[in-house]
Amino acid sequence: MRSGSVVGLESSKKQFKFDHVFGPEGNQEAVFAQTKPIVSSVLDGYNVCIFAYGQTGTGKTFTMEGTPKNRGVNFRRYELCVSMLEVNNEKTRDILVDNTNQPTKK
Ligand SMILES: Nc1ncnc2c1ncn2[C@@H]1O[C@H](COP(=O)(O)OP(=O)(O)OP(=O)(O)O)[C@@H](O)[C@H]1O
Repeated sequence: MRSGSVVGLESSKKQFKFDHVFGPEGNQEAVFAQTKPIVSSVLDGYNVCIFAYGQTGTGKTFTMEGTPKNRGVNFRRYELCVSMLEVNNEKTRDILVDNTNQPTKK
């Protein structure tokens, strides 16, 4: 996850800080658990970007997309559903549908 480098002026050693490191036992659920608060902050009005970075073949696509049986971050995020209905003279109309003749979505 996020890293910041501290380079010692008199040494070639580099230190990196990470918010979290996943071990070999880390799975899709564990990765999502770490990203969940970031995703939730969208609802508080923050702009969020989650991206995978690394050498080819290291699992970026697997982590973000996953497989149908083992979904990654992109598929575990929240799904927001919004509906807007107008109720007028005991008639209900879906105002998100352009065609007014179309029946109300359920
Ligand atoms: N945590 C994991 N568990 C099981 N299989 C994994 C895991 N991570 C990666 N793999 C498998 O390793 C292979 C390479 O992973 P992936 O395609 O996600 O890498 P990538 O970083 O997206 O590569 P590229 O940069 O070339 O697109 C895939 O077959 C993927 O299913």
